[in-house]
Amino acid sequence: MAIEFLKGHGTQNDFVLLPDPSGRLELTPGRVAALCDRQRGLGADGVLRVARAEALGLPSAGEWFMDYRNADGSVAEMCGNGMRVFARYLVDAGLVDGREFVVGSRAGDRPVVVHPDGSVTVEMGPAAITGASVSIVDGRHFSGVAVNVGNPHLVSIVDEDVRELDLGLPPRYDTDFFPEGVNLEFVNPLDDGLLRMRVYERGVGETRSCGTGTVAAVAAALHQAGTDTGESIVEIPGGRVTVVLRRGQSTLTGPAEFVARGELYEAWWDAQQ
Ligand SMILES: N[C@@H](CCC[C@H](N)C(=O)O)C(=O)O
Repeated sequence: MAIEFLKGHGTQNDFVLLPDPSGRLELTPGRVAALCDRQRGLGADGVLRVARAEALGLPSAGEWFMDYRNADGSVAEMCGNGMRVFARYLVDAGLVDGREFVVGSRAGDRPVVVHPDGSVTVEMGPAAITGASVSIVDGRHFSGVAVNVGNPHLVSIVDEDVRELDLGLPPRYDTDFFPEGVNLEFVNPLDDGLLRMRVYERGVGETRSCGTGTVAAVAAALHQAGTDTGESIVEIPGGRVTVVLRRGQSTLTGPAEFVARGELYEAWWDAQQ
């Protein structure tokens, strides 16, 4: 059986898409990790399996379900950048009618709008403040705001330039507070509401962008300013996205790009566990 793939990214958070409408692929953690490996595989921060919700037996009001996996093979509830790429794929491949539809995710259904220029807006649901905790980078402690955007985040708004932080080694965090792991964001507020952010993702490492992380960053910055409503552009190493928070809901708007499509070698796929 030929296994088609596409390679795409959203603000350089990159993904291998596996079109698998009837959910037939045996997508083991080992195969995901091998696909995402930048030496022995295609290389990516994660895998997006494009399957019908019904075929996976997962609940959604929409026809299609984003089955997202991190580069280490772990399953995560939600991926904001991945959702934009996934939605654009559905439109470009003619798998949906129109440009506004709902995509299922493990964090719940996500309404999306694919704009004529190829950028995508995702309704990301609530960004819930769940407390406060601390991350440790290179021996230094950074206090942060815990935010759940379907997946867990700890956002530290820091005085020093985030571009100077050494994220070469995994930062530490309180595993009692985050027993399922956490995505760690480091943020500088700039002029005019612009935020600069770096991120160390659960199950991946440092990435050039994290959509759910940008929503968490804006929610944390607003929380520290005593509000839950506002709009920011977030600058990440891979580009810029726009986040809006209103009445307990959030939206994420940004680009979605494709760079390649092809077929996996069956022998390679079969050799992965
Ligand atoms: N890059 C994603 C988030 C992917 C999931 C994350 N690593 C987790 O384990 O929660 C995004 O764009 O949101």
